[in-house]
Amino acid sequence: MLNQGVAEELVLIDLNKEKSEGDAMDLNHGMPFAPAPTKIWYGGYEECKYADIVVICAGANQKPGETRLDLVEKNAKIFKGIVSEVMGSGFDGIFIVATNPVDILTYAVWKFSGLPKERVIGSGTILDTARFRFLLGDYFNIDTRNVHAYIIGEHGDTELPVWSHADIGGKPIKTIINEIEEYNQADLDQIFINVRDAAYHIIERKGATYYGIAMGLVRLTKAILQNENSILTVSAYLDGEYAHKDIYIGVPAIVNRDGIREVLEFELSEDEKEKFSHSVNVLQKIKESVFPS
Ligand SMILES: NC(=O)C1=CN([C@@H]2O[C@H](COP(=O)(O)OP(=O)(O)OC[C@H]3O[C@@H](n4cnc5c(N)ncnc54)[C@H](O)[C@@H]3O)[C@@H](O)[C@H]2O)C=CC1
Ligand SMILES: CC(=O)C(=O)O
Repeated sequence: MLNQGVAEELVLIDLNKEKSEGDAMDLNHGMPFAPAPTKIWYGGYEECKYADIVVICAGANQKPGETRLDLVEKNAKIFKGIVSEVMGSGFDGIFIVATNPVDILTYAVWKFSGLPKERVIGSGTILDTARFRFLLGDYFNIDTRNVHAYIIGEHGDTELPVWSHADIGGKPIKTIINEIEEYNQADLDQIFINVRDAAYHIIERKGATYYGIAMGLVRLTKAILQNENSILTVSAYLDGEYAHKDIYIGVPAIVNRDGIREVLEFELSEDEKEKFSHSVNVLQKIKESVFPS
């Protein structure tokens, strides 16, 4: 946030006050090198009252071998406390949720806060889509920013690539692999597996992932604060879109100053529809265990 000069003010809140105090000091010492001044301090939940956005990334993370869904019980409990404190401050802005399992916890924030669904957004598959675009750019030797491809579904093991809407320079990736001999579907399948399992690979090596998601969250924050109407794959509430209801899950959505303006409905292939439904069903089961209907 500081490096990109996105916000005028940034307050850090953590159960571990010393850590947030230390982080605030450390970040402030980088201010002379930032593109714009940002007022940064650590504080309590009362600071949320006038905030435009509250980003929740507190809670337990995966240990090597743990799935995101394994964290649900612990983090849902933590979230009840956090959201009640934030709402108690008089906060009336937009929530962004990053803590895992992000789709379930975004639903939890929506339920606990009572805010309209448009104003509760999960990071969803924003990071998975970024990983996908990076790896495809690397494979085809094209600037990743010119790769248009999406990962949708759970931010986790049941996510899926939308090959039917993946293109580079206006050409479908499916056409490119048919036209150029050195490219093939087996390599693309492996790219998707590397995307899906990226967090496991990074956690095995360094214990946690943080740079990629931080840049994804900044991207989302900018889209909101600057009223961009950008299309990002975020965890959004489905109310009939993709033939599913009452679930937060990663889908492309238009994001602006009001939060989620609209969920975009890709015309999925039959195989993609099936995989997406499977992902929804897995999340529905977990959601039911936390919020029985
Ligand atoms: N959505 C995504 O793409 C990603 C999500 N994550 C998720 O973000 C979460 C945090 O991960 P890390 O930053 O690696 O963990 P971390 O352990 O470095 O940071 C978590 C922080 O939460 C604080 N905390 C714990 N309980 C709290 C409470 N009740 N109130 C306030 N603060 C509290 C801790 O003191 C700690 O500073 C995890 O659930 C992780 O899986 C991480 C990377 C990517
Ligand atoms: C930890 C996590 O969710 C990720 O890096 O994708």
